[in-house]
Amino acid sequence: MRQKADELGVDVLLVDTGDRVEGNGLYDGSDPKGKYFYDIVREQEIDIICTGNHELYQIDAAAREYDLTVPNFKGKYLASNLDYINPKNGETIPMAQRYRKFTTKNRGIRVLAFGFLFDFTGNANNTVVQPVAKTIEEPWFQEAIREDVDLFVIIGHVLLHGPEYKAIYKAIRSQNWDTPIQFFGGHSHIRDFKKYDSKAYGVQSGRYMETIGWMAIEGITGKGKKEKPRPLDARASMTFKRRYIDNNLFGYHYHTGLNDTTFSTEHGKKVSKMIHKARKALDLDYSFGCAPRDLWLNRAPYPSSDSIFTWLETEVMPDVIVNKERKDTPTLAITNTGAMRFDIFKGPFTKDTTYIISPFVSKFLYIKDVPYKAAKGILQLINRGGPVFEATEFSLSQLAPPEQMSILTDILVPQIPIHGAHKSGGAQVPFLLSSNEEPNLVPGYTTKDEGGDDGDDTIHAPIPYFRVPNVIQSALSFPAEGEPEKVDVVFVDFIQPWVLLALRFMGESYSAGDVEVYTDETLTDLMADWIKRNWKKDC
Ligand SMILES: Nc1ccn([C@@H]2O[C@H](COP(=O)(O)O)[C@@H](O)[C@H]2O)c(=O)n1
Repeated sequence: MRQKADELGVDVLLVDTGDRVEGNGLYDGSDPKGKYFYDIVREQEIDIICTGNHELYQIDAAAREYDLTVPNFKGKYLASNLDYINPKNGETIPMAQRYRKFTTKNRGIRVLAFGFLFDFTGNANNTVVQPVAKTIEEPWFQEAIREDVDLFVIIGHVLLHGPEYKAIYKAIRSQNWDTPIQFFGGHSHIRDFKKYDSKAYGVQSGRYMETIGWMAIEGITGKGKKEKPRPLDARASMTFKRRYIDNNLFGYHYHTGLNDTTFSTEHGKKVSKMIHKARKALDLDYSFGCAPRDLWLNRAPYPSSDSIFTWLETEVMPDVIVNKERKDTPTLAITNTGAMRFDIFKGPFTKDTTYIISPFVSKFLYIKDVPYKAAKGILQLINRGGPVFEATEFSLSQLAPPEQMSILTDILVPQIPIHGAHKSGGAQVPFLLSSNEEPNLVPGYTTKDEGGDDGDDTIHAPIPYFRVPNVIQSALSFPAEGEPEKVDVVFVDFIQPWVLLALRFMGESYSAGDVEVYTDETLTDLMADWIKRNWKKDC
């Protein structure tokens, strides 16, 4: 694309809005994590890059970000509202430079770029996330937005429709009423587009690098070129067009105008080799067992036999949540639904799959002998929500899959029969078309955003979306009849603040000092172990 851009005399910028680490075996599968990952990422030619929440959950991950990724992308890595605490002297320093000013190669567009993270509070204690509202009052920011540039680019692990970008937009517009502004968003997992005004837009590329978000801006006058802008530049009105490209080779071939033979570069082949070598060394294709059916995060209603959460609640948790010393004690075991990040597809469940489904190193904790009359209210309170949580920093939206911050109702789609397809008995369906039939569409994203419904680069058959509760619960070792007087409340460590708050609301004032470790293994390990014992080895 860079070569194509040079030929056309336009500029292409590659942007990464964070959450590179966690959620795939290439990072999570080694000890220490990321043994091969950082060298692979370093090979990408990224022009502006920032931090997501995943780079900051763990102290060691944040340290690697500072020690490896920031220097690997020196000058490109931006940390407008993020500091790092130097372990050598305890000094608080910027994670990376606050902003970047540069002039593009072909059109001479003078760009001023920032890199933000949403007002995240779950970061490890060797980092400091400054709320965006405070950052925009900083003298360096106020000076930067007064610079004479042709374009402001704000990248961030930040929702396009959230308060953080609204504040940044207002701050820039208060000084530059007309300069084009392009936002790149992240975190809420959806393909998204927003118009702030006729010269300020935002695009978000979905989740897990499933999507290459493409933003084409035309009509910016680049004043950073030696020769005078052509008259055409001066006349041009501005357009902002977005496109969501499915991240696969077909899309790349189509948009580069290349094909299977001509697409690969020597550099690309080298990186592919690095990936293959790492995957092999980490044994990521090792299969723990064969998933007998698809289990969906949001594609099936909860509860239902096709829901990953029903599977977790009724089959996995009752079997793996064990503490020998509390064996026969009635127990309520609670997990947040955001702990699961992807569907399980029928077929091999590999070492790589475990990290894709749930990469977190969270363990199970517990409070013993909680009066049942209080404990039984936790689930309902956390799922129903209400002012008790919203008045604190522990908003309930942090517990469910992040998509739910934007998808506020279930999305039901008609079940369309597959035309012209002949079921082959396996999971795959051949695409056979007679001349007058509509093509069979592969299920996938069918995005509707502020720009309409023409953003998806590939047309897909729609997929339903069912919202899920914030937390699910298994009741273990309960008496056959009647209610227990006291129970152990077991929960995944991430949700401790919500559990304590809920108990307090139920009249029981427990504190962190009452919480003990229930199991030493992570949910991810326990799930893999269950699969090993319960699903057939071979598919
Ligand atoms: N230890 C953790 C950390 C996070 N979560 C959940 O993940 C959500 C963040 O979503 P990402 O796309 O950034 O992964 C967070 O809000 C939690 O729901 C978790 O369960 N355990």
